[in-house]
Amino acid sequence: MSSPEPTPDERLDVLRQQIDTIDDELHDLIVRRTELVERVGEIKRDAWGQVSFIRPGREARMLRRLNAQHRGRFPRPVLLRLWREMIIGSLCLEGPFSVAVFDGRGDGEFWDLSRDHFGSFAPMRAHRSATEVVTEISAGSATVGVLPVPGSHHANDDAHWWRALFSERPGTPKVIARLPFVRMPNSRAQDLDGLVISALDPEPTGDDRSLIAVELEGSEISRDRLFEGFERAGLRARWIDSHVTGGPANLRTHLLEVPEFVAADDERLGRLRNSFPDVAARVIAIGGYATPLTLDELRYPAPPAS
Ligand SMILES: O=C(O)C(=O)C[C@]1(C(=O)O)C=C[C@@H](O)C=C1
Repeated sequence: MSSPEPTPDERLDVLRQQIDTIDDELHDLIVRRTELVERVGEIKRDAWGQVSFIRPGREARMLRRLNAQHRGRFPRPVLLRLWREMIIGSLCLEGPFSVAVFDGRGDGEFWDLSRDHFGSFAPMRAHRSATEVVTEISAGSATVGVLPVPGSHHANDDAHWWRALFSERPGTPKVIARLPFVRMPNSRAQDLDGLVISALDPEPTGDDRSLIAVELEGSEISRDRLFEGFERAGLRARWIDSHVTGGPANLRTHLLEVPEFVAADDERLGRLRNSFPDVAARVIAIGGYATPLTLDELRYPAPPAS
């Protein structure tokens, strides 16, 4: 006599037992991963007496790798959000970590953007001005600062905050990441973009953008001549923002972005400086970021039709 068909409750029990086993394995792996991260933190502290443990380049490479190997129906934004929580939870064990967030309009949009990236555990503080955020990072009272992308309609009167990064003084904050790296489907503002600054040098990840600021003094030069100067130096640039101080020296600072990694000592920066012989030019790479994942890379299967 054949055994009766299992009831829906019995079938659910079998599946839930398997889910419990997987959850236990996942939990065990998280505990083991944490032990390894603690050793990573010890090495960094012993070798460099590190005050900042975050490695944005490593994080970007990890997320790209994990996203590329994903399969099945689990939504990619959720998968990557889990990884972000895991990474930042781990980072907070290595040493102090905190986030200063620009919230000029008091609407919490940058807070959301920051929390999607830096997770629900890291201490975060909102600031009404971009200058305050830059000051927090320069003073070492926060590890990373989140600010509007210059030139975007979200930036307010201190939209040119990036000029505070135009300095070769050691410890000057640099741009180290762009948010969102993974655009979350339910973020309040779908068109919001931010830059992350920190007292750290950005690292190449294999797919990067760099921000280069050029300060010019003396006779006016057109935007086309600016682009030509970049081309002559071997750099393909996109204009982001400009600031005119004016005065007797007619000081202008321009911010441009190039689609590759450019280190602070890249010899093309010297060539760029010499590309404007009739004006005094200063050129500084103010940082860069790993190119965020595109919406195509984040596509996931639609839920079943009801
Ligand atoms: O690889 C490191 O350097 C780590 O500190 C580990 C880890 C991680 O959890 O994987 C945590 C924080 C870093 O920003 C990058 C990665």
